[in-house]
Amino acid sequence: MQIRLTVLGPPGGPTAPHGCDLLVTAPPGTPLAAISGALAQAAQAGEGPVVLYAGGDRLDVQRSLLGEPPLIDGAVLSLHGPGPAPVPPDASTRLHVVSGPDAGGVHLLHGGRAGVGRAEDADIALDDPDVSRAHCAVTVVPDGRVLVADLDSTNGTTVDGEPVGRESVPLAPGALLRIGESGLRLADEPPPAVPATADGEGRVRVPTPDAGPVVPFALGEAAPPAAPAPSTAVERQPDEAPAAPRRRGGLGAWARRFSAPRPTGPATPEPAAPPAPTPRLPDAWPDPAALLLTALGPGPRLWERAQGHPETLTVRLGTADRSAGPGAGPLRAVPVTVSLLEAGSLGLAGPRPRLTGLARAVLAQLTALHAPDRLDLVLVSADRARPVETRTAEWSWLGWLPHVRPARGQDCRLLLAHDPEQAAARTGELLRRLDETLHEQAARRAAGGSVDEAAGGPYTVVVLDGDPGTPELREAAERLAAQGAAAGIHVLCLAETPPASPTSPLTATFETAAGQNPAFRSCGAAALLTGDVATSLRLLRVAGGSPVGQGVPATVDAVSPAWAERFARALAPLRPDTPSAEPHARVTAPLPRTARLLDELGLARATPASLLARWAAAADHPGPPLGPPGCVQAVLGAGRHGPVTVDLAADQGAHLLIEGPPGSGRTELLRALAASLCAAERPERLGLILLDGGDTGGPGAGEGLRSCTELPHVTARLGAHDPGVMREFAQTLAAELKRRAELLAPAAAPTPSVPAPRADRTTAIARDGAAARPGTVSHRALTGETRTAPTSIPTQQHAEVEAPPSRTLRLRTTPGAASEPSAAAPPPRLVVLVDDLDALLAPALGSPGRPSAGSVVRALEAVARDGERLGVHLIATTASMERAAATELARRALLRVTLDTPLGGPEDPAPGRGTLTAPDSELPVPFQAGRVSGRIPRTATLRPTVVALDWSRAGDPPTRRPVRELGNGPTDLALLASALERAASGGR
Ligand SMILES: Nc1ncnc2c1ncn2[C@@H]1O[C@H](COP(=O)(O)OP(=O)(O)OP(=O)(O)O)[C@@H](O)[C@H]1O
Repeated sequence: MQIRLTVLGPPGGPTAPHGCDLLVTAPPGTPLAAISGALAQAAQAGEGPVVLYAGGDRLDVQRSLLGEPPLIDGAVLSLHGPGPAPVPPDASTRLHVVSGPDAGGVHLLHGGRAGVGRAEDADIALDDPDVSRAHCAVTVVPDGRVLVADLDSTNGTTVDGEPVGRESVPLAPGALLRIGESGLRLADEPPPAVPATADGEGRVRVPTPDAGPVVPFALGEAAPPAAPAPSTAVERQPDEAPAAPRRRGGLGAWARRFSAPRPTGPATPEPAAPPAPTPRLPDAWPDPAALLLTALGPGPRLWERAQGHPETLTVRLGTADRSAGPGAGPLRAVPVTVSLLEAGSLGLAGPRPRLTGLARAVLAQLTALHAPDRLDLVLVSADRARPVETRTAEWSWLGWLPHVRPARGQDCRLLLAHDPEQAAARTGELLRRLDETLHEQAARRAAGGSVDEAAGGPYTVVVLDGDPGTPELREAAERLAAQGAAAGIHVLCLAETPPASPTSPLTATFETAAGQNPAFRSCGAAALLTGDVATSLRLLRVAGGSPVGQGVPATVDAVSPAWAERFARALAPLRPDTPSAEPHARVTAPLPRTARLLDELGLARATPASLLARWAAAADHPGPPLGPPGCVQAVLGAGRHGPVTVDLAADQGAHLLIEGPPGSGRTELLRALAASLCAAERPERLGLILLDGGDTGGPGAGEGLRSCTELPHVTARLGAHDPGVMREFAQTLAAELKRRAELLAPAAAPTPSVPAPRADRTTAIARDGAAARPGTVSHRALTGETRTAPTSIPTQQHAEVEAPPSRTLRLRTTPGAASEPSAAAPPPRLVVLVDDLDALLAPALGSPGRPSAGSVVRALEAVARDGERLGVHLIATTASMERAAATELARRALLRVTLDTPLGGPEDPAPGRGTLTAPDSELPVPFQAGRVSGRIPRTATLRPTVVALDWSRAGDPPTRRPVRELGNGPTDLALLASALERAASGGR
């Protein structure tokens, strides 16, 4: 488990006031005491006992467990004294700063008078240049009412447009208090928090709305027009009331007050009749204060924009007062919005502090309202005009968001690029995705199909801050901004410019922005900050690389760095608790040099509980089209879009043939297949038989699959060196096929064509004292060995993994099964894994197994021919297809793997690089086979570590730091086998 924490050192200490960001790696449930010394050291807290606080609460270092709240991702701990307490979202009287250049504040009114102003020591301080240092006073009187009075401010105070003097006037809930360019409102009842479940591993699962179109209840709104013109939000003139209801965005906001919170249920084809309006309605575009509370709660609006939501990727940039038509009063602080779906990409330009404040407000909306499995964020901030330290500090808040995790296979720790290499890697991934999508769309069009561009996401928003630095990157950025929307990629281009003003008109500012950020011209819309203090903006449509018209004016919505940090930390541990939390189609990423099978399986810490959950899920799956029930799915390794999987029970091929030259990783791939088959299905429903072919070639030859005998599903392993055992195996396998043929299709099925062995012969080979029955085969009889656990497994586990001496390992029943299945029960699936088929097809002259190789090959050919309907599968390796080509297996194995010759250089791929060809895939699928014989990496062990987080390096590929394995510790295979054994015996 890894969690990221910030530790605040003692006041005045070397790390105060920001503290240090740390990455803690530890098994879940480790007491805080195990790392408290390391935390104090990292924060340079000096000598003495370590006392830690989370917010105002002192932590008991023995009882507080890492991974459990409050010690979850994004937590802030303070040493030696209480830290800042989080805002209790349920405080009753709250004043929200809902708009303006320092929006997002949530202020608790405890009774009495609170001064509001620009002064830093004001009770409610606002960084708004148009607000006086002491601007107004808000007082909660004993009867609970709230009053407001102006304090002789320069620019005055209004409530719903009415000027307020020195005399106090009531401030009603919902009324808009305006000072300077800021809007404040008394908040309603706090929204209820959604049920969130801590997973004990530093994350918190929250329910999200189901996918599917969400139809809002819109008052007086007709059916939306089918295809709104791009960026219609920016075409209307400021005082023009919206003529017709529109589907999304822009000045139609006023008409879109929802009469109820958005329904979160499944898609509703017809809009339901609107329920009776209530006085206060949630906005379609929540203000920054509402966003903060949504993150802190987490509130019910978290990640509300599920697939099909009409406001998907629509953001508000600010607010403006609008005329509501003749005779009606003005509409105040109406959100001015833009839809990235319509604009494609969006440019933002202005002086840096305000520009980043606006960008933070935009990104907070996107990440609070879209779940990380629907939207990811990529930051490219590689502009060498500013020092890397400044850029990293400015954007480090983004690092806490779950949306910058590389959940779609990107080759980095976080999607943050601060140098040209990182930027090239990120833009390269995105361009590959764009090219693939355009290629697919062209192919579909050519085939006469329809193309719904980037329908439904997932989406990527790329924050491109300034010049990316090199000609190649500039070209990539321009292309992504211009065409990316076709693949769900939208660029937010930031350019630092002076504010537009009478001396620097809009077009001049636009040209300056385009000179600074090459992608600016390719955006479909741009917001330019205007005015002396850049608290206003103009939202313009961009066509043909130039702004169109005068645009729509608005007062900017911006949030402070501290606000963004707090918001992002609140989101840090949250994950969607839905099946769609599974990664969506991944971006195309280069194959890793090596892959760890357990990581590809999603079983980094193989535990009996996680395996039992998988087995239970397999039982719930619909049965395979042919043969007995049972899941025969295996992960081969890492592909470009995620793990590469084969399913032997699906109708894409029941058998798999692996071809590769010596040293290409064939044996390791067989081990990986054996391990992942076992992880997918319980031993009662799946058995494995291992056949080690090669018996010549020095020490270790013919022993490659021995380590897999620890897997509880393995019912037999034999080597190709004992002719007697080989013959017996062939007969037993043939008998099993015959038995299955009778059991599964007594009337129709032809009997397998290998001569069935005599029953007494089969009985005779079960020599280990257990009840011998026809159709059984003894592991010990076949191999002449007793299974032993590897010496590296702790002694206490020996008893759990070691086979009892009297155990009979059979083809058709499972060791450790509670009861024998009845004769009529469907047999378990059986997979025969053969390493080095060539040694059986053409045994070497001096090979001891040579006399019996033919009978084994015939039995395997019978499996190849009849196994699909009988639930028996074959996976075999060969060095050369030439030799195997004439066999039944080669004819019947529709699934093929071809492994490359390893090149051996330090930067070259490890053995195990190859392609999978399946009948249902047009092109071979490249993959890097998952390694399972490697030692368990340190991160999965018990020793907790604390290291400082370096945000500037978060965009590097994780492979640059080689995974350190435990020198002589247990292997991943042993770890998995032990967990499987415990899961098989009831999860103990
Ligand atoms: N997926 C993999 N990742 C990393 N290393 C691997 C992988 N597969 C194999 N190797 C390493 O490559 C070497 C050869 O692997 P393996 O024995 O599986 O190859 P092979 O094709 O069976 O060759 P041979 O039959 O000649 O032994 C071993 O040292 C193994 O550890």
